[in-house]
Amino acid sequence: MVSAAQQQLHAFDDGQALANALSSSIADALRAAIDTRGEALIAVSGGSTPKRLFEALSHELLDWSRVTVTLVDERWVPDSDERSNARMVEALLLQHQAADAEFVPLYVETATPEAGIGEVRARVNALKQPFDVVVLGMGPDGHTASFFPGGDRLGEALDVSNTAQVLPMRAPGAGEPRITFTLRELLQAQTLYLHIQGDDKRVVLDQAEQPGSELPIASVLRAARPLNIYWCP
Ligand SMILES: O=C1O[C@H](COP(=O)(O)O)[C@@H](O)[C@H](O)[C@H]1O
Repeated sequence: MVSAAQQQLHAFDDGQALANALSSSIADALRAAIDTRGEALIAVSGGSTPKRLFEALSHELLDWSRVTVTLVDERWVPDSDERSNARMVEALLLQHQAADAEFVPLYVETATPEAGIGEVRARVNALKQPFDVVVLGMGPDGHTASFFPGGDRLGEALDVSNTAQVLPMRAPGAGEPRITFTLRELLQAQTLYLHIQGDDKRVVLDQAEQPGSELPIASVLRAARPLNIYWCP
């Protein structure tokens, strides 16, 4: 059952207003982490939605040299490929003030994520987890991170008793093979955001909030923890 008390919906008139507000909130969370433990760790989503957010975040004044950035998931393509989530982070987030941040990509140059998973695990193990900030997105099919409907390892990825930090994922709607942090890892974030845009996605979110929904995003909504939802039409 979804616990509405654990969710806070922040609605905005347009994508720029949302990006500015979300960027400011994330920057506050990163500053708090730096104040508390001297560094901060953030995992961001890919896809098309975060472009304005990354632009805004890249101008936030904070000690980015103490910030490590990674992705919640990645498409198994090199960063020369337009589909690469890392490519977008490098182009739009790791610039301006944020140019000093350290970036830990999830892709390695192997033919498949299964062949590269050892190296990805080593990189992820070296991160000082848990995350201070996780920013999830959501596709129109209700996927988040690379938790796709029909994914070959969806059950494992959503199983919060599974201690794997990252998993390969293949799914009919995914385009290419993926690598994804597991739900357990993402839910440990100190501050968890869901960033979505569009009336169509709001409808999907409403569907996911129905009891018994099998949409992957429903697993995030059902988790008993604060979730900050940022939405605009
Ligand atoms: O493939 C992906 O899609 C989702 C949603 O992307 P959007 O284009 O609908 O914003 C994204 O959250 C995820 O990180 C990405 O790999």
